[in-house]
Amino acid sequence: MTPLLSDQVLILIIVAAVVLVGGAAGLVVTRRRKAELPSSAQPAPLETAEPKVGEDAEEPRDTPTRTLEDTELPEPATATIEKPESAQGRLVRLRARLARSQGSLGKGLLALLSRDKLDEEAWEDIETTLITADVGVAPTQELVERLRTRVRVEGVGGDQAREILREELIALLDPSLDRSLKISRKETQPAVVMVVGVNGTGKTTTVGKLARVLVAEDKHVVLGAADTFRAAAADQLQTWGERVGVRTVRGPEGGDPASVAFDSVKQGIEEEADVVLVDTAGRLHTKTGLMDELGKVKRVIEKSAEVDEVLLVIDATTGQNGLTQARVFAEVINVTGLVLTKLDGTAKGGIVIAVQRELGVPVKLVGLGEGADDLAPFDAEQFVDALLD
Ligand SMILES: Nc1nc2c(ncn2[C@@H]2O[C@H](COP(=O)(O)OP(=O)(O)OP(=O)(O)O)[C@@H](O)[C@H]2O)c(=O)[nH]1
Repeated sequence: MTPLLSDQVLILIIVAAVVLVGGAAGLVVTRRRKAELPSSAQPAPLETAEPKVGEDAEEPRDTPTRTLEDTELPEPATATIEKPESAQGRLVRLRARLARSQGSLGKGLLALLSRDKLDEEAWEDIETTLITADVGVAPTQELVERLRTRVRVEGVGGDQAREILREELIALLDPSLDRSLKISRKETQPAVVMVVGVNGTGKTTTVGKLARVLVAEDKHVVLGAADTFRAAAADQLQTWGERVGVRTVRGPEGGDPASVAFDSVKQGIEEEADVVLVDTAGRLHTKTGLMDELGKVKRVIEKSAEVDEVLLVIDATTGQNGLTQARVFAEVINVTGLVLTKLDGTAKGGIVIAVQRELGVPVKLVGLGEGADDLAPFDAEQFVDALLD
């Protein structure tokens, strides 16, 4: 009788069956081991069976999969509203930080001025120290001239050098300037603050921090995310707002900034808000482009409310470059106040003097860190005291 299957075929079937059973058992063991391994460990490589028979006997594809043990559950959402630190006294808290970054400027000047012999070389060193700290040529010359006169008349004995330097630096910062923010609601309208500046200077962060300053003063604030240029800017702003329970008005990505600004002011009017803070995109492509963009945002806002403040944000670490940018902005829009950010990250605090002098606009706020409440109202005397600490 002819056998149904030849001996060779029978042997092949038996080999394939053995390989399949062995492979499946190996997989079970491997999976068990994987579940026991720490998540950082590599999965054990599968043993490579090499069945030579039929498609079904091929090595099963088994990409490393996330096991239940690996899966992190999202944190439950917290709806806690933060209570920001009041603006008063912030500069006192941040003074140590300011002293740390600017100490070498103040102490360097003081050491030079306290020398027994104030010869030409000493005066030149004082001048160089000031210029290196970005004080600017004209204010430096003015300051050195005044110091020379006073030292000649009053001498530098005892604490005199420190007192003279302190008074003259404060005078250079013009303490009579009005540094208050125009943030009072009018009868039917909120105050509107536009925040302008080159991208990356800390503009969006400043709007977020400023919202906290205002919330700490019990102001009802609305934020306008008119920086539609950078996709994440609106999200960033919204997160700042949510932390202190403030609404953010936003538009479609890449949309018209003026229309977002308009909507945010409209929202502010409807909510009877005290202040609407409008973040803008500061693309310095061309001066005309910038003028068109900011001009349009301002004009559109003014259809329904007055713009009370235009705050220009300048990154203190960018020195002369920051000054050049500031000039361009001041030419295209009427800047009413300056915000110098990242003063904690530079020893060249002289930029405060230079930029204020150059634009004839007061520094109103300074950024002294990445912390949510690291934005403080500027005060000339406290600033100089921190310099000389
Ligand atoms: N150290 C320090 N960092 C700051 C300060 N202010 C802002 N920054 C940081 O600067 C970086 C840029 O800030 P953004 O607010 O994103 O800058 P921006 O100007 O809004 O940029 P765009 O949104 O692209 O327009 C962020 O990492 C901030 O945390 C400050 O006073 N000190």
